[in-house]
Formats: sequence, structure tokens, C-alpha cells
Amino acid sequence: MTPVPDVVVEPDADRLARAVGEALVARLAAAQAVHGTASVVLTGGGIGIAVLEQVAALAEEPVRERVDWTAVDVWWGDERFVPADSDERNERGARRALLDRVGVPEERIHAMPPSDGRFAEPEDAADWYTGQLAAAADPGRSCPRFDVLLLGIGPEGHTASIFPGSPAARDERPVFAVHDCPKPPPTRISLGFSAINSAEEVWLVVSGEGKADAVARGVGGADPDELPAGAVHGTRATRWLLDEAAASRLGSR
Ligand SMILES: O=C1O[C@H](COP(=O)(O)O)[C@@H](O)[C@H](O)[C@H]1O
Repeated sequence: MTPVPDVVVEPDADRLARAVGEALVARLAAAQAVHGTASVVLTGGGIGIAVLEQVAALAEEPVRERVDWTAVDVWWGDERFVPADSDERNERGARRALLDRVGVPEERIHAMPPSDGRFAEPEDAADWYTGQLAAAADPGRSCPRFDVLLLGIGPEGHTASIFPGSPAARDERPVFAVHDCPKPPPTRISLGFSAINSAEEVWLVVSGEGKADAVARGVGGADPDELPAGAVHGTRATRWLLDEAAASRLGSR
């Protein structure tokens, strides 16, 4: 059964990023206590990267719960199919904000390929990523254990790179290429619902009044074609982590 979502509201974007950063550290440390390793799926976007900056700051504080960053696998929920050195890359933002600062080993950083790497076509890059996920998964499964999967959302309700009305919203593959995205850059690679919804915990982190309507429509669940963000869930928990502006229309729909 799909778990009922939790909704947590923080006063503003800074406090939201801090609270999510603390919760992420606690979640990864708890996963390592059980499994020895932890895995996280990252998102891009303003608040997604602000959370990672907070996690890096927490790692520098002396009396904090500790994550062994050499034993964390890092995956992505979506990526822009642009050159590796482009600031549009979600990977680049995450490396700067956290991964380079805490020393996650390269072999545990599972980035989606850039457009100037070994794959000229995003379809081939998506197929390769599908293989990477399967290689890390238990036999018969298409994805490894994801302890926590972070997502941002857009004002129109996209999440990862699944946009309303796009064929991606009905695509059952774990990973696919996405073309003609309404938000630039237009060509991307995304996990699909089958991969996202296999995560133990899915956290949608949302700030700003511009997303309040999408949050209000999505929290109770929504048709994937109309509002992809309302169609994601974790197997164990689904959490909407909001600032007050993003939460301002809850209960109005
Ligand atoms: O395009 C994307 O947008 C979302 C949200 O970004 P934001 O800047 O409005 O917070 C992001 O979560 C996703 O990873 C990204 O590719």
C-alpha cells in the first residue's frame, strides 16, 4: 500500500534547506548503521543544491551525526544532456555543493552521461544508465536500494524531467531520454516512475510561492499526465518538505 505522505513546513527556504540537510544526514547515517552503505538519488534545482550545501556545512561541524561519505552511492533522478562542463548539469552543481567537499569516491558517483561524452544520443546514454542501475541491483531487479530519493518540482508540476502531458509520464522504463522539455535545456535524461517509486523514501523539496499551486494539487496524489509530481511515492515514506510560501495554498484545492 502506498504510504500516506508526510508534510513538513519550514518558515523559509534557508531553514527548509537546513532541516532537509539534517534529515538527510540522519537518514544516510541510519542506512549505514543497518547496511554498511547508503544510497541517495539527487535532484538539481535551486533548493536541491541548497540542501547539499547544508549537508556539506554539517559535515564540517564537529559534534554531528556522521555519514561515512566513502560508503555512499550517489545517483541522479534527472540530468540535462549538455556538455560535462556546463553549469546546467545537475551533476556539476552537486559536485561543487557537496560531493567534492566530502570526498565521495568517484566509483560511487553514478552520474548520467553528458552530451560530449561517449554517447552522442541521449537514448544511448539512458540505456547505459539503465545498465548501471541494473548492475548495482539485486538479481531480477532493475534498480538498487535507494534509501532516499530527492526531487524538486516545477510550477507546472514536473518532477525529475517528467513534464505534464509528456510521453515520459506514461513511460514504464526505469530511465529514458526526454526531448522538447518546455523548461530549458530541452534534451534530458530522467528516471521514470518505475524507478522513482522503487525508492524507500521519496522526498519532494519545494520552496517558493510560484510552486504553491502545484504543491496543493500534488500532495494528495494526482494523475501522472496532469501533474507528475503528484504521482511519485516511496515504498516506505513520501515526504513533502516545504517552506511556508510553497505550502501557502494547501487545503485550498
Ligand atoms: O529542471 C529541473 O527542475 C527541477 C526544479 O528546479 P528549481 O530550480 O525550480 O528548484 C529540478 O528538481 C530538476 O532536477 C531539474 O532538472
